[in-house]
Amino acid sequence: MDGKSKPGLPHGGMTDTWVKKHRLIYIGATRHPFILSIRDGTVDLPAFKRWLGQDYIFVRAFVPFVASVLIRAYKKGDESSGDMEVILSGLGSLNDEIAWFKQEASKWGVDLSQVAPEKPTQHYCRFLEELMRPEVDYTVAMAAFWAIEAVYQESFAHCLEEGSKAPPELKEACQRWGNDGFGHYCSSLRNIADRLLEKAASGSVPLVKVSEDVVSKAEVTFLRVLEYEVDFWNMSCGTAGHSAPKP
Ligand SMILES: Cc1ncc(CN)c(N)n1
Repeated sequence: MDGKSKPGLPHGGMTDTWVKKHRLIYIGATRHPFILSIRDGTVDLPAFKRWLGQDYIFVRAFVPFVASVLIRAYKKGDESSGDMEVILSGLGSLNDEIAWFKQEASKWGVDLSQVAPEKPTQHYCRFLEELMRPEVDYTVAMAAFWAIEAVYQESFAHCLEEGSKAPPELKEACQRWGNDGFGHYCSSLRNIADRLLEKAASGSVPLVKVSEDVVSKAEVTFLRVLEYEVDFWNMSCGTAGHSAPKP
């Protein structure tokens, strides 16, 4: 994305401010050379297969993370917010995603049982585990959840936009995350994150410090997601190991 809001997407929220403020890294994650190579049809197939195997490992680790977000939503006890329904639908689509990876792997001759996690995958999965710790606020976890899904949605939607020369055999992968339904789901996640962030930012006076902490922690978490996503794409391209070390 170019940092501008798109029609139908929320704007004016905290996430919008972040996307604009951190535009360069956001574009780095959503317009990575790996994605551009799918879009222009020059993608290296071994790179695609590497991505497939590593992403399968990531998605399996992502499921318990999303389940932990669901538990936090439940514990908030705000039934009228509808958060649980949105998160549950996400868990449902992850179930389909895992089935799709298995099917796609057999199509490309990738034996998923033989794929070992590479360093960027290990680091990203460890980060998800950190986010599952009880001390992590629901707002922070939700911001991460939105950012993780949004990077894939924006990346693969770009592979479907006008002028795409994506190979027909990769179109299904692009559709999986680039379709409008997934776009609406990401908008719902973003709305939840914005609502929680707004609430945290306008916390009652004695809690101002705590609330500010939550908002700044959420922003740092958003940035870390973008870095992990870039590392993940780099690994897929075979250019891993060129990014800055994480704190
Ligand atoms: C690394 C990564 N980021 C996000 C997604 C989208 N669920 C994914 N499958 N893989």
